[in-house]
Amino acid sequence: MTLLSVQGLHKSFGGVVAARDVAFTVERGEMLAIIGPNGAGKSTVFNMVGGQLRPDQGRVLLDGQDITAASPQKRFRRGVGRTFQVAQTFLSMSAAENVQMALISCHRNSNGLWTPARERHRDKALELLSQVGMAEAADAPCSSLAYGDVKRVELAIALAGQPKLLLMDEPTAGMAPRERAALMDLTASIAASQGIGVLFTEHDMDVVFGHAARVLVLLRGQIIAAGTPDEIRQNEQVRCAYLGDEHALEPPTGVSSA
Ligand SMILES: Nc1ncnc2c1ncn2[C@@H]1O[C@H](COP(=O)(O)OP(=O)(O)OP(=O)(O)O)[C@@H](O)[C@H]1O
Repeated sequence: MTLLSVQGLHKSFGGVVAARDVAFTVERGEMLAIIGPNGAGKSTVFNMVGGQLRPDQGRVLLDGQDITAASPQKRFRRGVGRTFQVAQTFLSMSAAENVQMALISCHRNSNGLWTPARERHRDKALELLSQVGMAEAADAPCSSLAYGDVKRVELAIALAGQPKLLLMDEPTAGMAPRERAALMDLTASIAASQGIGVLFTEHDMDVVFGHAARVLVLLRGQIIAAGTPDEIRQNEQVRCAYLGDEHALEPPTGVSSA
């Protein structure tokens, strides 16, 4: 069964139509990017999938279940995880404590309440940090970590909720180019091995074309193209949408467009 099915989403703000009849699917293990020029409607669509915005029309189905009216918290419990443009970690706490906090909040009704918070879910937190290549920095405060490493910790935090679908809002914003590729390679490999669908918005075309299996292009609230990175790069309508930024659709360094 399809993991995420978005059907006929529509959203207006006053006279501005931010999303018009938007429909797409995300499969398990798939990385789907939403791109489009500024104001195209990416955040609007993203937030309707995450539950931060209620659509005027249309439906969002996760594993065939209608979650259109569910709050972000309910969606989280059903398996919708999220990372943010600016990493959301507690800087004074260690990487492990940040992940432990996420695990504690995911297991609110489980036993172990008599275990000191510092020890609760520690093994699982270390396992998650190891998945994102951060085991050695487990006890370092997040404030001492490089930004790219903080983003890895944030990924471990998101994985603590055992998401079926991971929403990533500009995952590589603020990162150096090499760190960007590493984070997205890691995300793609975790998504593939754990069958997690990933929906992400991104301005960096190297990240999009280098890491998305499929790309959706929005323009003035409508999907004008959907396809593989190569199909999108060669699409005339998409190239026109990006006129004025003529290098935006060029292949990333080291990735062939053939
Ligand atoms: N809360 C809001 N109130 C009024 N208009 C809004 C609101 N949110 C979005 N819009 C409008 O809806 C349209 C789509 O905005 P949206 O933020 O979804 O685009 P975007 O593709 O994410 O843009 P960007 O790349 O600049 O972040 C824009 O015209 C925007 O001004």
